[in-house]
Amino acid sequence: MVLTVHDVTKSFPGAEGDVPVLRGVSLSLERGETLALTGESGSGKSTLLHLIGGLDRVDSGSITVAGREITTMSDTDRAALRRSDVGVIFQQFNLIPSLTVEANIAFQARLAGAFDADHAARLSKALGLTEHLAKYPEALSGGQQQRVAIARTLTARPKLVLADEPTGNLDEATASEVLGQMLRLVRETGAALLMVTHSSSVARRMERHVNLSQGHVV
Ligand SMILES: Nc1ncnc2c1ncn2[C@@H]1O[C@H](COP(=O)(O)OP(=O)(O)OP(=O)(O)O)[C@@H](O)[C@H]1O
Repeated sequence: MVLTVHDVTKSFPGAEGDVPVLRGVSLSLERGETLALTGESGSGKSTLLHLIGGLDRVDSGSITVAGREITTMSDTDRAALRRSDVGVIFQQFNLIPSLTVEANIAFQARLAGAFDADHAARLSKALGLTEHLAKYPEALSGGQQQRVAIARTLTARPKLVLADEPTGNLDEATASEVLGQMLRLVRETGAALLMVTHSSSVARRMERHVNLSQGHVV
């Protein structure tokens, strides 16, 4: 299993005491699997993604990423695991404006000490970015920038990809094309993908689908 979430709870402080957001969430993902996570606004999707990404801590329960329990790890160890095994793709592309497309694509893999120029070139080609490598992000369209973000994440060969509405900023046709490329490449690289989405048409293109409701996965 690439990801195991077991009985995770998380509350946030509110005006009248703690407000439970996750009340015992469990799910798991195998290598190469794609899972859509849906749920109403405020149901806790981003909270769950942050916990899995090690950006916040659970109140109780356990989360194992690539065979390692992250809930009891030190911040330094979690940061190292995040660099080496976890990739994130958000609605905002978060590219570095002062770096070329090529340097943006290499960035994460270099941080993880796992840069492979051939792999980066293959992914750039598959995403139609070869002719844009020397440009800066501002010269690219939204769809092209999101392809750069996808290439940057996958170049680092993550075992687990966490995505939060990655095509939410794109028009429908571009979103559909970028999603198709992303799903194909995720499968090819053998990564597992957990994607938060509000769109049922996006969710249908993933192998599995879970819904977060009242703090539980259904
Ligand atoms: N750091 C925080 N402090 C206090 N409350 C928080 C914090 N983060 C999230 N919450 C609360 O937890 C609940 C779940 O938020 P979360 O962002 O996970 O929902 P979501 O399902 O991702 O929503 P959306 O689809 O609108 O992005 C909300 O009620 C939110 O106000």
